Amino acid sequence: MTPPQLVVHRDKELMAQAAAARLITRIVDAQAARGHASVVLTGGRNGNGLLAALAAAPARDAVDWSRLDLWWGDERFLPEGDPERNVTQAREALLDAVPLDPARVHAMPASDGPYGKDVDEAAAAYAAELAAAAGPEDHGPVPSFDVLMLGVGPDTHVASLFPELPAVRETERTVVGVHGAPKPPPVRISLTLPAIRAAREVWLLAAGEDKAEAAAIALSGAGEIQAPAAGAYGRSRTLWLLDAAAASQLPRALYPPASA
Ligand SMILES: O=C(O)[C@H](O)[C@@H](O)[C@H](O)[C@H](O)COP(=O)(O)O
Repeated sequence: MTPPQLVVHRDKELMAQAAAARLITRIVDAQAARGHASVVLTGGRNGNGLLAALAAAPARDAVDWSRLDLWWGDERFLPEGDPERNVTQAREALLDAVPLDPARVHAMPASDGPYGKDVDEAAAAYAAELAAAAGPEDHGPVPSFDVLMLGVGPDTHVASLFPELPAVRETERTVVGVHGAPKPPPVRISLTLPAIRAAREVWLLAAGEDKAEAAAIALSGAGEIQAPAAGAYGRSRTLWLLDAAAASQLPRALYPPASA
């Protein structure tokens, strides 16, 4: 497990801009080193705020968008084009504005897609798509994503892994169907913790006072079944990107108040 590093920004706008700049650099570096890059997107306001900031950043043209694979950490199991789908929101925030290769945009299945209403089958199909994209160098059924981003919920959920529900206990499968999620809609698809941990870098995004308790709990040694965010870490880096409000309840040892 890579111990979490913390970066605290003044407010959520600055956090989104700084994270967007960081993501551009990371993608450009990966493309320079390996010719391509892979990023896992998150749903939620913080993730979409980052994508919107990226869309507005002049440096976005430094990315070779045609050599970028995009995956999702979770999806709300709704019909194609539904405004509440994470992919719909990501398209609006950024994806429609950049020259991506459609074959490299790996959206999770919709509830009116080839698997119909069967979310478990849809999840299995996404697991198969990930496995097909993994190479021998990945040592497992999931590619070693360059960056995997996760919004953090006020109850410490990440992706659609909610405290105590079966999905957060999954140790074998890489993608699961989620039933009865406390955040609407109740039916979702999610990467599991083992899949998340295949990423080189995991970035957790938390802004606002309603995230302060969740950040404090997850960063204070809580177990991952009770606090899923505590189980989200990358192979080489785990980075918490916070605004000052979300950092306001962190233990002093992690984030001394004087540095706020
Ligand atoms: O589909 C979703 O709802 C998510 O992926 C979810 O895990 C989200 O990232 C968090 O709930 C944080 O959301 P906010 O950034 O909006 O607080």
